[in-house]
Amino acid sequence: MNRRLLNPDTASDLEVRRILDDPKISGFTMIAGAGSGKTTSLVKALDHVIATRGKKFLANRQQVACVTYTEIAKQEIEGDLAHNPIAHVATIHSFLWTLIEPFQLDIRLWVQEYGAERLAQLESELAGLSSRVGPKRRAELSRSIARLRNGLARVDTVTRFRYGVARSYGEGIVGHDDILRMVPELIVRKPLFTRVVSRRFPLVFVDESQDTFERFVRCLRHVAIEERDHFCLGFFGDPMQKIYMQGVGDIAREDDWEDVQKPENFRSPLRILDVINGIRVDGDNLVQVSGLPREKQREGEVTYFVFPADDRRMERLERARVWLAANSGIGAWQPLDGADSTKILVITHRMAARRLGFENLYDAFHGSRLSDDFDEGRAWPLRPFVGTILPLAEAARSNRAALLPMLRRTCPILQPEALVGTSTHETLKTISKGLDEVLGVLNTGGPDSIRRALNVSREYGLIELDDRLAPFLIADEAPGSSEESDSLDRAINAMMKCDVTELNGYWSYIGQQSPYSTHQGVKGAEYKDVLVVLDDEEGRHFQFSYDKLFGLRPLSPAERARQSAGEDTTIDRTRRLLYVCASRATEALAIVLIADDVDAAITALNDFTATRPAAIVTAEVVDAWSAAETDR
Ligand SMILES: Nc1ncnc2c1ncn2[C@@H]1O[C@H](COP(=O)(O)OP(=O)(O)OP(=O)(O)O)[C@@H](O)[C@H]1O
Repeated sequence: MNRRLLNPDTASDLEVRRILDDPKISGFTMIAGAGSGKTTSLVKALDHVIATRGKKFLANRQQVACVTYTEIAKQEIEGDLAHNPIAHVATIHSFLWTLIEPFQLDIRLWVQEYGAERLAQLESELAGLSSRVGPKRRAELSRSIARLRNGLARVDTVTRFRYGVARSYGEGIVGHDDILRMVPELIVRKPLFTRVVSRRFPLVFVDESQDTFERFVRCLRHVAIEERDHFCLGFFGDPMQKIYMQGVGDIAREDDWEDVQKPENFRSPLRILDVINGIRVDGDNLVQVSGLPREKQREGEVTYFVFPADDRRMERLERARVWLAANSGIGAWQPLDGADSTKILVITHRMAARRLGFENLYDAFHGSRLSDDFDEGRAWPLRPFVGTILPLAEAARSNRAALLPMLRRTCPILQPEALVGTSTHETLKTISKGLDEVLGVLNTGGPDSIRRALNVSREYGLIELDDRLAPFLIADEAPGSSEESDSLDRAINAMMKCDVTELNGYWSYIGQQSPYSTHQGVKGAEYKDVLVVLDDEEGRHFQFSYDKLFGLRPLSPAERARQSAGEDTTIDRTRRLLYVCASRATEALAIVLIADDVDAAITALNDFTATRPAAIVTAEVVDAWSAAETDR
């Protein structure tokens, strides 16, 4: 049963329905604060289209499209709609790929044209390098040129183009960045594609519009203008929740587009609502009121901590959690149905990696071009573990019934063609022995055990190994050992040397099983109790600084100039990030500020909470309380 559809309609939901039923309106925006129910209204809008036009869409092979920012958001919305096939819910890249995939010839032509352009760019960059540029950069550029030239030479032999994370034209793989460039370009340039969008998807809704790429917004706007009578475009977003640099932020409305207002907040209890309104005061000053009837409104709870930036911050964080559970006036911070309901938000994945014991693995990938992929659990060198070995190990330990179906799907020696002329009994015996050995490696770990686990899995035919990993399987001969090696080779070699037990923490982290998430990773979600850690040093994040937001560190002269020019600064970006984090809690919120100068931080927090006084708990209080508890 879906959850969002059960919420009562608001005036904005009725307004959206009126717009959707009016063929003269080709677009609308619903720009509103956190917890105002934008996604709920979006789901209701999809449901309305399904109810009113579903039959016609089915007959015409049309769908209503809903474009989400993350895979998790996509799954949630699909669940809300009971996976109704009339709604095509997809992330931006996958939506764009759906549009272009049938047009293989256009993809080929685009790849050839863009590839040649890119090649010329790289060649001119290499030729123009000054004599001060070192051999490493030269070698990297030469390699990229050789790879691209080689790929372009083989494009003619590609029978079908596929979509992958990193481009490899010779293999027929168009990359993530290519899709985002190619499809909007074709939609704007070729009337055929403009029509394809409106005929296939007469309505397109975009969730989290503030973080949507400008190019994508531009091409949809083009469709809405050109196909005015056959198309309707709806944007749902909040500029105050823009946390990615490439996001478009505000959406300008065309003349015939409507603006749907949504002034309420249905998520935050009153004290937390005060905090998020307070964060927004220096932004766009939007003030929300609770949308719930008075009898359903709750007070909630907000606690601030200020801890010194020393090497005991992790220990104190743990103590703060225990302190909160013991001292909450509303019974917050308790496990829910036996599971930990607290979400701890950290600025970078490094802090979670340290806490969950996968810091070496983290370091292996950070500094390579796969660092984002690693953070999001999709770095290809780890695919054998994430996709096969770890799920197999989990099934072998706790759900043996799931083992065989999994093996049938993933194990190369169990594939029908491999079984021809072999004894299934012997094959299963080999697999069972292999599994025991891999489990042995996974349990004992030790240096180089990622490499060992891969070797064993390959030896027993448990996995189909990516060719690119093969050179790294023999420790002494692995590429990437010297400083001069390619950063990816170095990353893979460092990964191979890691202890395989580090994957346990990583696995629970990317599967959202751990209480940790990054500040950026919780957009759109909600949790009962949220603890936000504001720690610049842990983050070492150049885009955000809580010290600067709270006036504990001055802006650089360049940033001051940007501020005077009315441009986006670290302070604006950090304010938006804090707004996103603080607005996730449905019951209790704790903000932990880690500062070099604790007294200055307390003064800054006092200023911040001036109109809504709140307790500020210091390290001394938490330490003394903890010591007293231990003595008890
Ligand atoms: N009309 C309503 N009545 C009661 N509760 C509602 C209503 N609309 C939404 N909610 C609840 O409010 C919470 C926030 O809703 P939703 O996630 O749709 O908001 P949002 O604006 O998309 O949030 P955000 O931008 O902060 O991610 C959810 O728990 C949802 O169930």
